[in-house]
Parts: sequence; C-alpha cells; structure tokens
Amino acid sequence: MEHGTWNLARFVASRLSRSRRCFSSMIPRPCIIHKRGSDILHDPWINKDTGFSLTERNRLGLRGLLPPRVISFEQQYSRFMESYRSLEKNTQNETDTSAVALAKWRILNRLHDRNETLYFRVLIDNIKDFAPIIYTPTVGLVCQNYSGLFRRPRGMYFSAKDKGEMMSMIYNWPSQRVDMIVLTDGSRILGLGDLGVHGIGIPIGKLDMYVAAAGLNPQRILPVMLDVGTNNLKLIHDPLYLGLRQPRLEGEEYLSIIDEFVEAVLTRWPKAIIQFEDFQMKWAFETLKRYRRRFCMFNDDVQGTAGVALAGLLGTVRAQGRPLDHFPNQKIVVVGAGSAGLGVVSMAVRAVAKMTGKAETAAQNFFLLDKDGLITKERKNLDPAAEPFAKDPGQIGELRDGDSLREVVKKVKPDVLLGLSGVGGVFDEEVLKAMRESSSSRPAIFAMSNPTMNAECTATEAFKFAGENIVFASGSPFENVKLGNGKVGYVNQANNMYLFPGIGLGALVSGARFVTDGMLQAAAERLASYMTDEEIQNGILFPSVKSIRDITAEVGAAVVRAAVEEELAEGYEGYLGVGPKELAHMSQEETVEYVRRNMWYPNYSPLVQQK
Ligand SMILES: NC(=O)c1ccc[n+]([C@@H]2O[C@H](COP(=O)([O-])OP(=O)(O)OC[C@H]3O[C@@H](n4cnc5c(N)ncnc54)[C@H](O)[C@@H]3O)[C@@H](O)[C@H]2O)c1
Ligand SMILES: O=C(O)C[C@H](O)C(=O)O
Ligand SMILES: [Mg+2]
Repeated sequence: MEHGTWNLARFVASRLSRSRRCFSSMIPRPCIIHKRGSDILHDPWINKDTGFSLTERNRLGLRGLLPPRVISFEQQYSRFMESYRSLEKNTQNETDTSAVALAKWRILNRLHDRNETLYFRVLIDNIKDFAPIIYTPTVGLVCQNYSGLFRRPRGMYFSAKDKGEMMSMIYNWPSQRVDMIVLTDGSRILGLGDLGVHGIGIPIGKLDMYVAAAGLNPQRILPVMLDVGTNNLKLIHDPLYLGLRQPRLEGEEYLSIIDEFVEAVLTRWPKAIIQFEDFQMKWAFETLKRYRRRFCMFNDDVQGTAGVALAGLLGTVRAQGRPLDHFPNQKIVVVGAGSAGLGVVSMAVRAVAKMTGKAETAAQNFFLLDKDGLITKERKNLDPAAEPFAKDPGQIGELRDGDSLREVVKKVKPDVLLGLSGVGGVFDEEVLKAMRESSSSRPAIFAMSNPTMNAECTATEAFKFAGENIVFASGSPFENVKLGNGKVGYVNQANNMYLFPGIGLGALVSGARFVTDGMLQAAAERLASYMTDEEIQNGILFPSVKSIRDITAEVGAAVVRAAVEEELAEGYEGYLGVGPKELAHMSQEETVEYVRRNMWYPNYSPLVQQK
C-alpha cells in the first residue's frame, strides 16, 4: 500500500464488520458470557442491576431474581447522581473534610463493586468532580484507612510467601486477556511513605483513570500489589493490618520476587504493559534499569511525572512571553531529589541538550535540593543518580553545599521553583516572598507533591506571598484563587494523570516492544503544544481534566508515531487492531482517529450466554 492511499474510514468499516468481539467504542455489540442466573448479578463486569430487559432475563435465567420493573440505563444514571448530589448537599457544612471525602469515595466504590458499566459512565461524564475522589488526593486517605474500608478485594496480591507459586497464581485471574497492569510494592505511597499492602488503592485509582481517560476495557486491566513486607512499624503492630507483618525484603531476595512476578505475567499475557507506581526511589530506578529493555514497562513517578513537568516548564516560557528557545536560559530550582525530582531534571536537561546541541552545559541552570539542602559536588555520599546535576560550589552568589532553600532562592532568583519533596509547607512565606525577586516578571511555582497536605504550599499562599502575576501548578487539585477586583489566580493541576494514560494507550495500540525516551519525549511535547497561546497567557498551562479523553488520544497518537519511527511498533491485536505496516502508513490525523476508535466506552451490551 502506498503512503497516503490508506483510508481510515474504509479500514475501520472493514474491521467493524469482521470483528466478533464483545467490546466496542460506541456501538454496543453482543458480549459472550459463560455465566447464568445470580452469578451474572454478582459479576460487576456484566451486571446491569435492574437494567436487564425482560427477554434478557428469560434468556439468562434471571427471571424472578430482580424486581419486575426494568429501569433504563439513563434512569439508573440519574438515580445514582441524585444520591451523590444529596450526599454532597447534606455534607456541605461538615467541617471534617476527610470524612466527607471518604463518604463520597464509599458511594462510588459501592457502585464500582456492583456495576462497572454504570460506574465508568458516571466517572467519564463527571471526571472533574470524581477524579479527586477515586484518584488523588482522596485515594491517599483511602490507603491510610484501607483496613477499615476493606469490603471486597480488587486486583491481585502477590506476597513474599507466594514465592515459587506465582506462575500458577496468575491463572487465578478470571479475565482471559490483560492489557495493562499497574504494580506497586506500597513503599512510597504519594508523600505518605510506606503503607505496605494498603497501597493497593493507588494501582486501583490509576487504572480507573486508564479506563476513564484512555478508554481501556475494564475487563483487561489488573491492579497488583506485591507485598514484600513493610517497614512501617505502626502497620506491623496494627492487628487489623492486611499485609505481611514482617520487614521489607531487600537486595536479591526483593528482586527475585519482582522477577518471578514479571515472568508469570509475561507467560500468561506476553503483550501486557506494566506500569510501576509508587516504589521507593532505589527500587524505582533499579527496576526501570532492569526491565525497560526487556519488556514494555515504564515508571510513572520517574517518567510520567517528568513529561508533565517538562510540558509545564515549556508552557511557563510561553506564559512569560518568551520564545521557546529561551528554555535553556531558565533558572529552575527543583526541591526534592527523589524518583520524581531526578526524573524531571533528567528529562528537562535532555530537552535543553537537544535544543542547544551542547550536552556538557545543559544542566547549568538547574539547581537541585534534597532534605540536606543544595546538592553540590562537595556532597558527602553523593547519590550517583544526582551527580550529573550537582553544582560546582561557588557558582552564582557563592552557593555552598547544603544551602537552605531560602538561601538558594535568594541567590539564584529562579524563573521556576518546582517542588517534588513530599513535604508540606517547604515553600514557606519567606521562600515565596523571595520569588518576587525572580529574574522573570512572571515566575512559576510548581508545588507538585501529593496529596494536598504534602503540597509544598497552597495556591492561596503562592499568590499571596509570591505575587499575583505568578504561574501556579500543584499535583493535587486546588480551587482557583480570588485575587480581588474580579481577578482570579488560575490553578493548574500538574499531575502525571495527563500523560500516563496516553503513554500506556499509545504503547498498547502500537504494540510497542518497549517504552523509550523518544516516545516519552513525544508524549510530553504533545501535551505542551496542546494549549493555545491565549490560554497560556492566562496562566493556563494544562488542559481541564474535563477534556482528558481528548488529550489522551492526542498523547497516545504521539506515542504511536514515535514507536513507529523507532521501528518498535509490532502492531496491535485488538478489536480494531492493525499490523506494523498499516501503522507505518497512517498519517498523524489517522493515528489520532485510530487511537480514539480503540477507546472503550461504557454501554450495556446485549449478553449472550455460551456454555
Ligand atoms: N504531581 C505529580 O504528578 C507527582 C508525580 C510523582 C510524585 N509526586 C509527589 O512527589 C513527592 C516525592 O516523590 P518521590 O517519588 O520523588 O519521593 P522520594 O522519597 O523518592 O524523594 C523525596 C525527595 O525529597 C527530598 N526532601 C525531603 N524533605 C525535604 C525538604 N525538607 N527539603 C528539600 N527536599 C526534601 C528527599 O531528600 C528526596 O530527595 C511525593 O509527594 C509524590 O506524591 C507528584
Ligand atoms: O498519584 C498521583 O497523583 C501522582 C503521582 O503518581 C504521585 O505519586 O504522587
Ligand atoms: Mg505515583
């Protein structure tokens, strides 16, 4: 087939007519099931509650197991939203905001446990309201209270006691096919530290976002907890703790558990993608190095975060009214030299090197701090991962190793202050006021740590102390700030949710062998270019969460094109799957359409039972 002669519409039509699979993007197609009667009502993947038609009730042995009236999907939807809105109304004056957040989570979780089609429809339609409940920040609270909230298991749990058994355990998962796994060991849950097995809430929340934003089929996702123990003594001594009450495995013992799990997954589902999430830094880097050239995986905290931050940094240059090629001149202070901070600096420095063609000087305008202050080459026991970004002491205003954040901001006068420290309030009044002396007339403050309590500062503090002309972004959502005189300080949410669904989806529908730096760079660049100049001038660096499906399609397509360019796209065996040659011939627009068409959308499908 010649380039340019490939016709997406014709191609999609031909796929639609020949496919017999049970999920579709828009048109409900029959779903083949192997269950009957009450087993159907207890399976949230296929349950429709009172929505089963009378003919379906007859066909599936459901007659008499439900009240006689058939309630339509739209009626069920309205009834759920009414009960949610009445909870909202009844709790609006409640001062215990955590209790309210958990009550909202419970009502959504009950629906999730009962009827996934309805759950995902309400989630997609109300993503701006519901993302903060099923995802950051409430998901952090859920993990902290997991033993009390636990009713039904979700996902799979592999523990150190399962060594030697994982290859058979993986077949206990009821779905024949899994496309996307989010895996954690619970060792660094948001900024909340080691929450052991209770960290399972994070993979669940991330995969909910995959379904909502990337349209992954919920029957093909798998949240996984690898329980290798916990070093959180409070949990070890808690009689209701649900995980192994032993210290974390270390060294080769630890790695052998991950190796065994990975082997088991890839034996059953060789094309599954594994997203590593909320691993403590040493294992985040070690596992990334170990696996990234062996199968299709990425670490969201290192790589997804880096792309989102880079998009924000490029947006800041535009918001400051400067041309993009000014980026290498921006002075950027990064607070936190962990998996996220180092991921951000590495990617941003690579972008500078690409722009200037000078790798040796690309890190000169980045200033990295950890809990012991500014990192210089004089640092004792300097972490090799931080070494390329360590400053020469004496550079700019006599910088010294261990200089405090206040000193660094005063001496450097940065254009951007970016926090990934996990420590709430480190951007205090003095630090924020010092940002008024920034060499930019429109400095940016990125308080990216999660959840809300761990943000380096609040939005209100940032606008109050650093000035009304700043650009502001936070990892957890904050309300826009009223500045008086009808002016509003715009709050961006700089969260990796803008990228990981598109990275995963792009890797999936291209059949990429690996996730490369080139694919990640393409994802970040697409996110950066998504905003118009007008939006950027108004301080809006990231799109509204409301358009997350659209962004994800664009990011996914950028990842597909990069995978094709790097000759890593092996094709996708899905409902609308294509081979590598067809992928190679798609235009940019056709790729976006192809990605979009592969998104699952929640509708009740007619159920057909096969013995
Ligand atoms: N917004 C997002 O999308 C996003 C993505 C990833 C991580 N995060 C958040 O970033 C935070 C850090 O994650 P991580 O994986 O890098 O953790 P990490 O534990 O690997 O690293 C934390 C780093 O912060 C440093 N630090 C601690 N206290 C400090 C202080 N007072 N001043 C300066 N530095 C200090 C530590 O020395 C370490 O270098 C978490 O809160 C996490 O939720 C946000
Ligand atoms: O989970 C999030 O909201 C973002 C990020 O992955 C984090 O660990 O904080
Ligand atoms: Mg994370």
